[in-house]
Amino acid sequence: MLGLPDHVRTCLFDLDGVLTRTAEVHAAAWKEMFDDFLRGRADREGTEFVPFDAVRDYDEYVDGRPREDGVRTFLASRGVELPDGAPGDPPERETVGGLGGRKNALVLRRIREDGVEAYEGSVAYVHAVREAGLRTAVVSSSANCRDVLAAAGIEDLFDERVDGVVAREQRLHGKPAPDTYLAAARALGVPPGEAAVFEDALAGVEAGRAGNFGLVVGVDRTGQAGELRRHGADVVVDDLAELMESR
Ligand SMILES: O=P(O)(O)OC[C@H]1O[C@@H](O)[C@H](O)[C@@H](O)[C@@H]1O
Repeated sequence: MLGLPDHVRTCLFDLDGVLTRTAEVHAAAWKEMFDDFLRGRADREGTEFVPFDAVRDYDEYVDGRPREDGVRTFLASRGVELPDGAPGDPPERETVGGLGGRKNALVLRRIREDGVEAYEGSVAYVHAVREAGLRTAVVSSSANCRDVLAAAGIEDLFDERVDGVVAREQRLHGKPAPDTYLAAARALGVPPGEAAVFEDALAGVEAGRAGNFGLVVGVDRTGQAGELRRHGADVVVDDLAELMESR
């Protein structure tokens, strides 16, 4: 019924791109912020402006990682290093924290204006999982996780939440490290081998593999099934509803 091996007793879901249609909101905001930054830098230095690729750069360097790690990882791919500053740095400050703040303001504006949509297939799947007696958690790098769950009206579907805020408080390493998923499994009282991880990000399936979870399900929203497998997915589906049809 759920397309899961019998030893799986718990399901750990990523948020953006798995439960809610917000990966594209993040990708667009990252592009707007990075392009603005890169254009300014190219103008100042008289070099060529090479825009942020909202598919390739996003998937490889930003998707699934905590905000500041996303800034650092992408800039490193362009040979740029900025001082860390602090997460609350004002947006005009050219620091990792400042750039993260610029991007967050764009995300919040888009969410406020357009709202948040949950994937119907995911919501149906989470309901089915809970009806079957399995416990659930949401495991997201996003510090906006709680608000996004509430805006999508699905906050009551999860027994635990390990998000960007919790990770900072508990000093957990972000994805692709497995720590946030391991913390969720611990909070639910199951060993990793009895938990399934559901992820759309390359960094996320890597975290699932690194944590030796019972099953890593890659959710392919953008035609990157092969990459998801290569980075750690045991199975790949286009939508979670497919898992309910698979037996
Ligand atoms: O900036 P936030 O909301 O804390 O989110 C951090 C990251 O959260 C992840 O869930 C997204 O895949 C990334 O795109 C995002 O950058």
